[in-house]
Amino acid sequence: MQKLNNNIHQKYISYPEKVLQFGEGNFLRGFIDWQFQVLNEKTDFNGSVVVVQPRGNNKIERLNNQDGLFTLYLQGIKEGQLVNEHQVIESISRGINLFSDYPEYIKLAGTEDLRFIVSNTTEAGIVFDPTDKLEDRPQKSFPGKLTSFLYHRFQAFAGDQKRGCIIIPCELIERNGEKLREIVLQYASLWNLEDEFIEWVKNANTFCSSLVDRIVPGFPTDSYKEKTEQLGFEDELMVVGEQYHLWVIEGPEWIKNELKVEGTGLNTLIVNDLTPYRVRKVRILNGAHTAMTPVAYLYGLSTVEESINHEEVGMFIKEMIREEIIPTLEGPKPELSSYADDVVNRFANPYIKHYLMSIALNSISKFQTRNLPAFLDYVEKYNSLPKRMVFSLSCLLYFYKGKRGNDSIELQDDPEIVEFFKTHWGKFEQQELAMSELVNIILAEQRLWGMDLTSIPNLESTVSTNLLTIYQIGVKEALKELFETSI
Ligand SMILES: NC(=O)c1ccc[n+]([C@@H]2O[C@H](COP(=O)([O-])OP(=O)(O)OC[C@H]3O[C@@H](n4cnc5c(N)ncnc54)[C@H](O)[C@@H]3O)[C@@H](O)[C@H]2O)c1
Ligand SMILES: O=P(O)(O)OC[C@@H](O)[C@@H](O)[C@H](O)[C@H](O)CO
Repeated sequence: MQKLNNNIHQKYISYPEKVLQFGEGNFLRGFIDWQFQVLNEKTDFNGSVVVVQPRGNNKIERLNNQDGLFTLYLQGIKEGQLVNEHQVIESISRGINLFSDYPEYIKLAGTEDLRFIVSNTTEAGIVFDPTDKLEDRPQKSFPGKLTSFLYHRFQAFAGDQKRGCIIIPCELIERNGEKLREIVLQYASLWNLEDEFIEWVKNANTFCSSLVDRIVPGFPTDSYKEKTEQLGFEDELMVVGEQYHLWVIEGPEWIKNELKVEGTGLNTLIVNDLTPYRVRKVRILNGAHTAMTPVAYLYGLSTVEESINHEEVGMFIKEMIREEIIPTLEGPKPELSSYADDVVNRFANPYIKHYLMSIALNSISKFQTRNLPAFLDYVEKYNSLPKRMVFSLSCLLYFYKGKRGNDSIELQDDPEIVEFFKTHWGKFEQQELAMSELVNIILAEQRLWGMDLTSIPNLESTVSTNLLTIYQIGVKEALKELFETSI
């Protein structure tokens, strides 16, 4: 069968390259590149996207082999109706491989049309690597690569204030725009770049923090064959996502003149303060994802849809959101409840196979950023423990034992973290540690949680009790007991 490329799908039009995108991952393709496609279709944006890889991999070649084209399936509820639609996204002009084609990258920095820079390099990408140098081709870190790009742009236009960029990172970390700007300035100082450049970075460029929301499970492994037959071509970069989307960009009003989202149907907001949107989304949606994963997976389930539709696990998730997460959030309760209802409906999307094991990646740091803040607020507000979140934490510890029944769980986390759990669960199995000692060691380990969790009153003993129950009778029965004690 033929492969998707310009020969079988002619791009409607070739637009000037206005956007530089760090990252070729599923999310950016299913969300940002789709947004630029909509802007091209519905406004005079008339711009295309150049993609570069934030770290070494060969996915850029795959993108170029398909002339930047890929098929996006958007499946779920739109305006109250179940919708299943797909289209070929044409907004990417090309990828530049920074390892083999760095001069092209420098050339792009000197082009007049370029205006936007977007990124999604996971939570691990916005970091400072002191070993990066200006002369590297390329620098190892994403911010190092970006600083080099901006410096070459500054030089190409002799510091022209009008040639700065609007930089919108999409990584799910707090104040992503500010962090990125800070690190760029750190590189400017490390590399002894001139003060004029530093002023240009600060004044001519606009770093916006942003929050993204769309569930994009990515490549449809289960239905690829069927979809390929329907399409009549192979597409290695096929992406599946839900219909729902929200992009909140914190930035000045004038950005609306350049990103003319109004009237396009895009749920993209340019606001003064994105904090409430971020806290709500991370605690309710990502928090529920992370908290449900060890419970539902150990229960024997494999996808989010199965979990939310499951009588007991589904009830556990909904009650946790309603009774333990929402009460920790500020803002009008009806609005929060309505967002939570939307999230529950999105989890139940029958088209999307979102595997718990994919959400389980780096679960320990996700617990810290997505669950722990709500957990701590709850304890402070009610002076008691949120029992469902505690149960989920107990299941998380059990999940890192690395076994579901007789099957091994393929833990994807920092190797040191995986080793830490392996060692201590091993000692428990060898009867060198009692359950209470094991729990004490794990909860006290600040490298896992960013704090000593044994300082939370009664947490250690409750987790020990839960874990013993799970160890002796399994998660199913333990969950039943939890419901019985909740009545
Ligand atoms: N998939 C979703 O539903 C979704 C939704 C909203 C936000 N996100 C966020 O987007 C991120 C990427 O998700 P995805 O589904 O596109 O994953 P993906 O695996 O398809 O892409 C990951 C991208 O991040 C880059 N990357 C990974 N580690 C990096 C590092 N240490 N430094 C620099 N770059 C690095 C990879 O090169 C790749 O470009 C996730 O961290 C997630 O928080 C995902
Ligand atoms: O992509 P991750 O691994 O950071 O997190 C898993 C999910 O919680 C996440 O992808 C959500 O689906 C997404 O954040 C929805 O906007």
